Amino acid sequence: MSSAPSSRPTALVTGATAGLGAAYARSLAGRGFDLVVVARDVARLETTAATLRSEFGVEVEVLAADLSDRAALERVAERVASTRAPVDVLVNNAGFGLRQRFYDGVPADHERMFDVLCRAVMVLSRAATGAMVPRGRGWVLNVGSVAGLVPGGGHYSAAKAYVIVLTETLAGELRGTGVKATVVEPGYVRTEFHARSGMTSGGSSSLSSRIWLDIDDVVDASLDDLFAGRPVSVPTKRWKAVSTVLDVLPRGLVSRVWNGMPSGARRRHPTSGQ
Ligand SMILES: NC(=O)C1=CN([C@@H]2O[C@H](COP(=O)(O)OP(=O)(O)OC[C@H]3O[C@@H](n4cnc5c(N)ncnc54)[C@H](OP(=O)(O)O)[C@@H]3O)[C@@H](O)[C@H]2O)C=CC1
Ligand SMILES: N[C@@H](C=O)C(=O)O
Repeated sequence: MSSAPSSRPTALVTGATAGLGAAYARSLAGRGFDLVVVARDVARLETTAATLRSEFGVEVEVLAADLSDRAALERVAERVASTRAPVDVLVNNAGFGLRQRFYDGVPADHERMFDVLCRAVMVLSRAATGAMVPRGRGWVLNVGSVAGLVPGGGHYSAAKAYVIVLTETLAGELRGTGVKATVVEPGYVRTEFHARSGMTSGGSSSLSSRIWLDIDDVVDASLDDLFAGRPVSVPTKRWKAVSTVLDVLPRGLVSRVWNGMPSGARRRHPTSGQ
């Protein structure tokens, strides 16, 4: 005998096994969502799912996929667009950094970055909103970065700028449909991101403690902004101030200051990408 379908709404989170994605999955489970968790490492996905089921009593589906692989991405898009088991909330979170320059970096690495940070976000946002608009309800949260406001943070900054503009455009198109899209622009969060990218994530000086964000603050603020229908979310007053300054300063000036920094200083700054 098959069990009765859950009456809970469903959220799909990409990159749900570590860092921000794991925190989004936990927070959404705590808010009463069933989950679909997506990442590449199957064992880690199964552990994540088991923990969420036992701690929150929600249903968790595991969907292993490398989002840089077009066939795997298509499987995730089909799940996102399902009418049989609708996805109410999509969190496009999976991502990584590259400590390489663009012009002489490894071309395949940069193509993978484009595929995961841009193409997957575009394909899944389209699949989700195409299914949500006819239902008149749904939420898409895309994870950008303050790095997307900086002309000079390598290919990573360019990719996050794409995510920011795509989501703001989408939020405008969705006005009046009942479906909402939000881009979150976090500053620095201690996750596996910097180690995986071969970057330092800084020490624990008083400066770094002011710069680094608490992961749950980022997740809670951005989910609150998503459900309140705000198109852009910049968690914490401190980083809102940084983002406002970056928005109002002439772009050429930000670029000159950033690119004029000694390369050693830029290397210590995680967005430098080189
Ligand atoms: N940490 C920070 O300071 C900031 C991070 N961000 C953004 O937040 C998002 C999450 O990063 P963060 O939590 O820090 O990073 P983590 O490295 O901690 O987690 C990355 C997650 O993405 C998954 N992932 C990576 N590549 C792929 C892929 N090709 N296909 C499917 N899943 C993949 C990983 O799982 P697996 O390896 O199993 O696939 C993992 O679950 C990213 O988009 C990042 O750019 C934005 C601003 C600041
Ligand atoms: N802001 C972070 C990622 O987006 C970083 O650059 O470390």
